[in-house]
Amino acid sequence: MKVSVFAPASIGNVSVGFDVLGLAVTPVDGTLLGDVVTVEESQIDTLDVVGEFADKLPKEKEQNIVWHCLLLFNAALKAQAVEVKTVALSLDKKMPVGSGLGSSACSVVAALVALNEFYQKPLSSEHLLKLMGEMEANISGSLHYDNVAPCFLGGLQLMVPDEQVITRDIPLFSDCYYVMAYPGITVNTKAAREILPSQYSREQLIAFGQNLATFIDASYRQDKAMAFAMIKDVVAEPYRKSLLPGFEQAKQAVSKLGSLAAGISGSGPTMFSVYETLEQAETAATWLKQNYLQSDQGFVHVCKADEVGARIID
Ligand SMILES: Nc1ncnc2c1ncn2[C@@H]1O[C@H](COP(=O)(O)OP(=O)(O)OP(=O)(O)O)[C@@H](O)[C@H]1O
Ligand SMILES: N[C@@H](CCO)C(=O)O
Repeated sequence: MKVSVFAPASIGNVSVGFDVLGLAVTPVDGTLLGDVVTVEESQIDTLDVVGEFADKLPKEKEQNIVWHCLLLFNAALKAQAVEVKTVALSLDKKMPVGSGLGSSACSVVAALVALNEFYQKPLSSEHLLKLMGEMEANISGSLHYDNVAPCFLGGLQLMVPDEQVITRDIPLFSDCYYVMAYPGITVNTKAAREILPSQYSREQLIAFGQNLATFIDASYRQDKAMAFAMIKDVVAEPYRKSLLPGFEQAKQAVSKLGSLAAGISGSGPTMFSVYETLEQAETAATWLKQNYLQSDQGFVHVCKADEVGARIID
């Protein structure tokens, strides 16, 4: 038995829902923007890391979060009295680390889903999602599901404060194009959280609640203009944009090129922007390639919402 699982990139926060909203995305040209984990039976437990961004990860397998996923998954199997096998794991690291694209979430989700498939699904989806949250909390220092939930389940996910539910699928705008521009520099999620204020004013609190509630209402009514007018980040962007060279200029430029909204994807440095037509998205992508990239590791992808989430691939 050999199983390979792909887990897609995601936009954490979607600007309007800090830590509580996330959207999975997939390039329109068929590029696999995400990580792939393969599991097969073996004499001993091993982890092989390949792919474009493999050299950006710690060399020792014990430092790799896919290895931590194996240990966590095995403990969950033992708790259910399921016999644990030894496995060869392979991670195809296609996602840049510290990119704001949910790179660690991609590895966590691909690993846990692949292991669960390998064992023919001993753990429920709810149990898997909790393990994914636990992994993300260890990595970033606080429990937030806004990357792992959309990466696992696909679509636009709203985290709810109920441990039995965790996340709700929100209607998305499936005809929109999302341009993801990764400038090729790294922003560590933990560090990007530490620069945020520990307290916000009443004015900021009201703006946050009103924007998010209006966005969710407009999403249910499929009112695109109202929904994207609410993509305003009062929690993180004002403080994090100083970490992102050229972000403000790029936001203004894509607005002139017809973007419905733009913001920081997750904790950055990737910028996302939203368009009604493919032509507008491609024009903005060209501008961003020429002006927003900071190194030759950077890239720009025109995407749509990924409505599937983690999936088995050949
Ligand atoms: N398979 C892995 N994928 C990603 N990061 C890993 C992996 N294994 C170990 N790490 C380490 O975990 C940390 C992840 O850091 P960070 O949370 O900033 O990245 P990220 O989740 O990729 O960010 P983002 O969500 O913004 O894309 C890094 O120190 C990285 O070296
Ligand atoms: N909600 C998290 C996402 C990290 O990708 C943050 O913005 O810190």
